[in-house]
Amino acid sequence: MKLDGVPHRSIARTADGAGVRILDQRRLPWEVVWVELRSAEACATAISEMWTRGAPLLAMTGAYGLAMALAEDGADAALERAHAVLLATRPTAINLRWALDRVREHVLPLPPETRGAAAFARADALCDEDVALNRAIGAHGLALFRDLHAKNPGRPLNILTHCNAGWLATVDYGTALAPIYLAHDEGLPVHVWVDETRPRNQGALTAFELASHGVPHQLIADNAGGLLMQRGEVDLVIVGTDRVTANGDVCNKIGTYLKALAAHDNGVPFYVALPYTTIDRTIESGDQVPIEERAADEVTWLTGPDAAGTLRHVRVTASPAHNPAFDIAPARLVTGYITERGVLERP
Ligand SMILES: CSC[C@H]1O[C@H](OP(=O)(O)O)[C@H](O)[C@@H]1O
Repeated sequence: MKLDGVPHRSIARTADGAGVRILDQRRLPWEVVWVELRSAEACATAISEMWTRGAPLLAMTGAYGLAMALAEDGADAALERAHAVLLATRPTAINLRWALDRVREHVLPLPPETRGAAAFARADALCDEDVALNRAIGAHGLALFRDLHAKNPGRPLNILTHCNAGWLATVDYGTALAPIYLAHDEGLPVHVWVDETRPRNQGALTAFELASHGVPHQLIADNAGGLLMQRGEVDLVIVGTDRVTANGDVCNKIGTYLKALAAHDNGVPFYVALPYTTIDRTIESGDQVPIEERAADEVTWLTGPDAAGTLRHVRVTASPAHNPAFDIAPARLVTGYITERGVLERP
């Protein structure tokens, strides 16, 4: 997507091809800072500390991290060590394991000295595939939006989304935001209610993306969505996901389950946008998905610019805090799954 009119992907190879360039999302939306990662350890840190985040983007960062490790040492032991270190960074998004396994299976039959270049090429291909998948998700979601907008053609389609599943969570286009961009670009009027998404406030990333693309939106407190749905001010909810299990249960950012409940209670369609790389058919239901527990400080501290524009960290309470980062929306609450293959009742 474009930043100041210049097209960018959220991850790309460095000029010398030996590393990758990513946006440091801890500093967005206040500062646009690109950083270079040049080792598996640097990629692992960037993932675990959420410099870079979002299920598909984690996957690509991990894939390139594995390639960097293999460029240094192509031996089986080095491969397994780097795979384990990168896999351990964040447990919930299945995409990370999926991508690391794709790179590993690609290079295992190769001579160790050729594995680094082959892994980089495989990671490049996975990134290109992610972009194509997201464009297809966008197209199928757009067709759905056209149908929903036809019910009330005299006003914008009101869409609520939770967290950030835009181009900042993927290589480009996003999943949940992809159809929103395409709808806006073709002139289908949309308005987006953007959940702030405490505690990491990924809603600010979504608002940054939508503002950059000129899409009408308003940031709302996470707890406001239910009232808006009761008032008929939400035509659909659309979210991304970090893992969908075999029975269609949806693991996504904490708070998603509550939105799905409110949507179900108010007859509001609840859609999940995802590529096939986010489906985990090895586990049957959501209760088996490992839910990441993150640091309590993410709940008890806030970060943002002061009036002079200097980034400050302020403490909101001295109390202890509990910080589960994801929850499970059961399949019974999901209206449909917007995939690269179409809008499906079950993934
Ligand atoms: C397109 S998947 C985005 C997905 O990832 C986010 O998690 P995090 O920001 O912690 O990486 C969130 O669950 C989004 O829905």
